[in-house]
Amino acid sequence: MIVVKVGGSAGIDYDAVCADIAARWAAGEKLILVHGGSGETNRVAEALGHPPKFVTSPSGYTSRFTDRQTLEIFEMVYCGKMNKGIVERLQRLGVNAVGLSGLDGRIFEGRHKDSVRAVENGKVKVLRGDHTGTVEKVNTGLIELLLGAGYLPVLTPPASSYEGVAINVDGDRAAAALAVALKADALLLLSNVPGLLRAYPDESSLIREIPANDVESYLEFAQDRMKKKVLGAAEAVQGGVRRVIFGDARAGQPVTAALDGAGTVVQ
Ligand SMILES: Nc1ncnc2c1ncn2[C@@H]1O[C@H](COP(=O)(O)OP(=O)(O)OP(=O)(O)O)[C@@H](O)[C@H]1O
Repeated sequence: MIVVKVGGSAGIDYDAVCADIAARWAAGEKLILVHGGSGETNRVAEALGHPPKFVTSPSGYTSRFTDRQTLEIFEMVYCGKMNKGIVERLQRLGVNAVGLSGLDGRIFEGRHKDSVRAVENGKVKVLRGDHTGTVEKVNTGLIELLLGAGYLPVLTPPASSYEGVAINVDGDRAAAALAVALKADALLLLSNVPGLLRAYPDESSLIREIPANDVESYLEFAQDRMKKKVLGAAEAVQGGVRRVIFGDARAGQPVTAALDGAGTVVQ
């Protein structure tokens, strides 16, 4: 079993990702696709007059401040446009894909964090009304049902809180939790960069390998949102996933290339 997470940043070639997945699926490989949608969410939020707000925690992690209106825009884009766009591509390629959010069947479950500590103008502030959280539990029943019946699940945030409230969760870490829960052989985190770069944005500074017992020390090379990917990779390998690969989803055969060792391999 392979868990593929494809991001939502500008430049990702979803046709290439879906064609590669369809070919591997047809050859009998079991896989699950998780996707993001941050770039398109930012554009739609601007267009709807509710621009995105990103906050940075005192420890340096950046996240989207998700008030109720932002959550609704987030769902429109992630569960609507992005999810159905991917499912449609796969269906056209002959794959019986089913698109679901983490809320459906509580696939992704976690604690709702209503407030976030954010650094603004050098001061730490507490912002309330946030609909975010972290996936703490993956309920695999529905996924196993789908896989067993020959469907390819296409999953996306949000997750469900323990109270049944939709929460925005990081897609990379959700995919990592899923890979651990399913005892996946590999987790691919595909985005619009060749992998983890030592000197971002210099693409020639690609880090080719990260030892599984030392992932956290590579956090220093990741800026803002890339930090969550490194954290997700650490969680996956600590949870027993043998291989995590940060790969390039901009062209070619992104899944095959990553499994063949292109990108940054954590093992
Ligand atoms: N050291 C680094 N190496 C590579 N990319 C980096 C690094 N530091 C920061 N980045 C940024 O991280 C981004 C990838 O993370 P991001 O979460 O934005 O992507 P995504 O997974 O495609 O999106 P989504 O949140 O929609 O799933 C890259 O586009 C790049 O701008």
